[in-house]
Amino acid sequence: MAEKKRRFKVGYALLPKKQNSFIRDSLVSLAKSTGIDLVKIDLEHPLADQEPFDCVLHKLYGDDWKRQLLEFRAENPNAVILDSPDAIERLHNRISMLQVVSELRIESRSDTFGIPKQIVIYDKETLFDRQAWELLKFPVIAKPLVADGSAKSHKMSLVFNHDGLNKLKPPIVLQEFVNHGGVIFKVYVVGEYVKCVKRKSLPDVPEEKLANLEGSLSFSQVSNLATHEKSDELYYKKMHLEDTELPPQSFMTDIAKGLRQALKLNLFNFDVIRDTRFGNRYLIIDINYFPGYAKMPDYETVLTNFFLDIANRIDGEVVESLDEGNCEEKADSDAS
Ligand SMILES: Nc1ncnc2c1ncn2[C@@H]1O[C@H](COP(=O)(O)OP(=O)(O)OP(=O)(O)O)[C@@H](O)[C@H]1O
Ligand SMILES: O=P(O)(O)O[C@H]1[C@H](OP(=O)(O)O)[C@@H](OP(=O)(O)O)[C@@H](O)[C@@H](O)[C@@H]1OP(=O)(O)O
Ligand SMILES: [Mg+2]
Ligand SMILES: [Mg+2]
Repeated sequence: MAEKKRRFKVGYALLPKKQNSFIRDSLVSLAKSTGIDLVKIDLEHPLADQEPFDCVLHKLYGDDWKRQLLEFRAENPNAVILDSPDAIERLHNRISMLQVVSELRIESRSDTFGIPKQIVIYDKETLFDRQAWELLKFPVIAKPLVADGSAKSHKMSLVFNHDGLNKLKPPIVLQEFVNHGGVIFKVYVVGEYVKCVKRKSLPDVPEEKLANLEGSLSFSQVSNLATHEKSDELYYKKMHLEDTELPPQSFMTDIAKGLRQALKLNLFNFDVIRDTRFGNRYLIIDINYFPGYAKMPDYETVLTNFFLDIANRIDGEVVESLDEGNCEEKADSDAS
């Protein structure tokens, strides 16, 4: 008689907004059908006191949570934590987040990659110091240095000239705004799976218009706005998302693999723009831990296969994979 396969328990600890968007019935039931149980972690009780999980999936911060994860790891050395709090923390600072890009060594005959020129400003004095500015040219984007998921950490300004600097509140990163045709590429990574999608971005700022623009323009989470919210002044231009070609899939996959290894993270996405001055130069501008996977096509299959991979790595005979074809690294065009 065939031995009954053991079920694999994935505990999740997410903020309510994330839980609502990510833990959908469609994901829970698909996972269940393959032997994976997604179970909510009870945050009212210590993690170590709860029935053990094979895997902990989380996007929570703070010292207490970190301590609980350390305790859990000590008591359950075979369990998998997605991902390690120390690895995630590197993404909470917009300088350390992108430093990793310069460590990557990726060969391509036709394409290049990097990050936009940027400086970090800790105080108002340096903001107006001409020397600090030698490297940068207007327009620039001012981003809060901290990227901890708070609403404040997403509040940005597009600054067109020196007048626009007055409103900024250091610590900030000033990053050169690069014209990119108003389309951003979001590259979602789930372990070895890589999926690139297109989203609307800020429109280009033509050089001849720069002199006539007011000091600055504030915005927040542009690429995450619903379509009906995109009619304000940031969207005065008609975008042609469908006409925009995706970056080469193999190039994005190589970058994703490099980032995954360097960051020691399984679950993240990175934002890429294509510099219109060159056409084959890609700039990474942002990396996010555990992004909005439900916006990714067929996310239930991708995530279920990822959990299955982990289950099989821990215990070779737990469950069989879903249809192989579902988890290929593919790059069909699908603007969400
Ligand atoms: N250097 C740049 N040049 C041109 N546009 C940029 C640049 N940096 C950011 N943007 C635009 O501003 C948006 C927000 O920037 P960024 O992605 O860094 O912020 P975020 O709040 O961390 O975003 P997310 O919601 O993806 O976490 C980008 O999606 C892109 O449209
Ligand atoms: O839900 P969360 O709070 O995790 O929000 C994340 C959001 O996902 P959501 O769309 O599910 O809201 C992500 O969107 P996409 O890149 O996938 O478009 C991105 O904006 C992250 O930066 C956000 O994480 P944060 O930087 O705020 O920690
Ligand atoms: Mg972004
Ligand atoms: Mg971000």
